[in-house]
Amino acid sequence: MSRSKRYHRSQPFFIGVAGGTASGKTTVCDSIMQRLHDQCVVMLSQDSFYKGLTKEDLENVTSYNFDHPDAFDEAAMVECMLQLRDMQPVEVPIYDFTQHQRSTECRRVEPSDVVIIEGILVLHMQKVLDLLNMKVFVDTDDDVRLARRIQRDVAVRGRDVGGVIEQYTHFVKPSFDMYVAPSRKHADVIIPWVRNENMVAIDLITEHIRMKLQQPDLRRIYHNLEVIPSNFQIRGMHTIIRDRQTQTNDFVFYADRLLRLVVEAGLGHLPFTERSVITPTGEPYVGVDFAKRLCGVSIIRSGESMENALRACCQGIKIGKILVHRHKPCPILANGDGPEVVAGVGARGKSRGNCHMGGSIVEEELIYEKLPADIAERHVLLLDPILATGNSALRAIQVLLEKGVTEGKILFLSLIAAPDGIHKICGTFPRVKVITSEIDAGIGDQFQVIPGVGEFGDRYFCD
Ligand SMILES: O=P(O)(O)OC[C@H]1O[C@H](OP(=O)(O)OP(=O)(O)O)[C@H](O)[C@@H]1O
Ligand SMILES: O=c1cc[nH]c(=O)[nH]1
Repeated sequence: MSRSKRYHRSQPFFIGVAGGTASGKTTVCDSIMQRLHDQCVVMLSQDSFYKGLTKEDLENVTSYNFDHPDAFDEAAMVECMLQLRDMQPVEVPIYDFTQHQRSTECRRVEPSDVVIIEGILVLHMQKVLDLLNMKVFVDTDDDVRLARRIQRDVAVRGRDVGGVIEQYTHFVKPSFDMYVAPSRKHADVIIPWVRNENMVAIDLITEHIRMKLQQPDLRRIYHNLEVIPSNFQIRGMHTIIRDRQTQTNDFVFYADRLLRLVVEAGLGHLPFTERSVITPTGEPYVGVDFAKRLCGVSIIRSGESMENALRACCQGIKIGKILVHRHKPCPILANGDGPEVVAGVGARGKSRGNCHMGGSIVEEELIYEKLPADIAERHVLLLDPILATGNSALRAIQVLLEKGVTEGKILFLSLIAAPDGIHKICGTFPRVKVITSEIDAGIGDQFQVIPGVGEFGDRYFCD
């Protein structure tokens, strides 16, 4: 087996486009696709995932609610999205609107940099929503939509006007009010779609997508991830701390310099208030005031290496501590017996994952915490230089949440992060801001970051 088990791979940028019937979703998607002609873009329609009607349904087709979430095969849709997320081609069903059945043929969709998914309920279906990187709602006047719907269903889907209006009144409108309109609250962008266009909105959306596509993959996916901008100084310092020949005093010196940069970047995400001062020239300077209610929390032991950097930036800041216990890797016994779990705190080679013990999963355990009594009222800078599997950080964040700290007030600061840990923390806590200085390739068999720095705590604290 290779030394590094899991590397992060590229993933597409998923855009969901929702809105009421005949709101102009397809036109919006086509316009985005045209603008991104130099990128690899594919489109999925929620309509492809209509469930085929049963014989009984077909007998009472006028009573069938095609606008209800149950009319769609959400699981199949999510499965397609997951395959595309894994950069696998998918076979997308083809739905025949005249027969209300899935065709026996499928449409093959190749993996792509951008996947656009349109449909009335894409912002209503939670599992779909969870996979979207950008959510758009097309907002079109109800009368305009009804007029377009009549035109389309008569011309393209072989329906009569009376039937279309009947269906609209009984099903389309109530479902819009019940499911589609409320899903607007999940949108990142609401496009007022007037006279069948809003090119300013389309330009803004495509610019945003282009910007995201230029970013390294994980930042494209997680809005709550920041990697501090690199330069040759930063690369040089990383080169020194990663070199196994580097002695402790140099390791500490350059790690401290990098940690200070990460802490400064983290502080930059705190809220501020406006403050004006008069400079010695007698002229006003309109500036800002730092956030007041802060505290640091270090994850023992390595996180304590970041306390000096935080104190240097924020004089007198309160710093709490959390110690979580991880389990050693489950040894595969030579006689083939089941895994044994050995508990150890701060020991080398311990597992960063949840460990199976007697068939059940053992979570990282909280051993010790000492936190400011009023922590729930503070912004918390959670300190740990290495994010590997993310299990330690996950447990520490859970402790903070249990203490009443809200997710949006937690900033997790690390020096080096592995993709596994980023997925775990950014995915589980979308409002926790994660700041790091470099993202490494993966994690190895012993749950060490690859290429990493080895055991940070040993290199920083032990001569
Ligand atoms: O993301 P994870 O897989 O949980 O791994 C990251 C943890 O590993 C390191 O601690 P370590 O176990 O080396 O202990 P130490 O801080 O006492 O050296 C690091 O400081 C994190 O706390
Ligand atoms: O590579 C790693 C992983 C966890 N903790 C470390 O100190 N280093």
